[in-house]
Amino acid sequence: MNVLSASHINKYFFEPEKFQVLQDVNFEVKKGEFLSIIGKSGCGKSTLLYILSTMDTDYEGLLEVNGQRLTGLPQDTLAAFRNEHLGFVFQFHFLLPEFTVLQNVMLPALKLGKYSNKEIEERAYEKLRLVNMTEHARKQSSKLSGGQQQRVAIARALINDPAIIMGDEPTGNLDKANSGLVFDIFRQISHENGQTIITVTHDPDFANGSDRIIEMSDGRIVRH
Ligand SMILES: Nc1ncnc2c1ncn2[C@@H]1O[C@H](COP(=O)(O)OP(=O)(O)OP(=O)(O)O)[C@@H](O)[C@H]1O
Repeated sequence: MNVLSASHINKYFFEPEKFQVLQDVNFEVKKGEFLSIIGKSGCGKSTLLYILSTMDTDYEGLLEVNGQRLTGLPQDTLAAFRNEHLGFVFQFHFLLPEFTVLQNVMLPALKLGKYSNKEIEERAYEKLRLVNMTEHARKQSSKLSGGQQQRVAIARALINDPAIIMGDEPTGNLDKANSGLVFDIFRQISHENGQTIITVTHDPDFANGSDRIIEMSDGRIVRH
């Protein structure tokens, strides 16, 4: 079953001059697949991920996620869709430094408004267990190491049980050992929970360990 389908995606930038950054990009991603998108700097990976994540709506083509056509939907509908169905892990964790680990992880679920506070706390602990961070739950997030903060960011991305977790260089700021931990968590999420992972990465170990690689060059897919 396809969880994401991108058809004939074209994208242009107009500054400083008109430039086609994505050229007829087509691919599908199956439920539970762990996919890495690779390619030289500037080939359009982040631009593509930004479109797949529904944050950029200024493109040609068609994007479907979870069987729903997302192209053309209004921004507030897309924002609600993202919070419920997509999880994000970036190179920099973007945790709220003054908040505790637990509060950071709970936030997207509080925003969703689907569960009671008690249920949300239980879910947050369940996700923190998955990333082996329960013992740090009551600590202020700024007091953690970079690798620990990234694991908390993954727990936060998982709190609403998203169908797809999107990563933009999730190991880009980590050493080898912490990169390995993040990779293992992603693999577990996809292989055991059936959640789909789509990551842009420059990390060869991470890409080679994933189920499938899409390679881009000059705005096109050249291998998939
Ligand atoms: N807002 C923008 N306006 C104009 N050009 C842009 C804009 N954002 C990105 N670009 C250009 O589009 C191209 C693709 O950028 P993108 O960030 O998608 O590449 P990338 O493959 O993710 O690179 P990296 O691996 O370095 O992150 C680059 O030539 C970049 O300079």
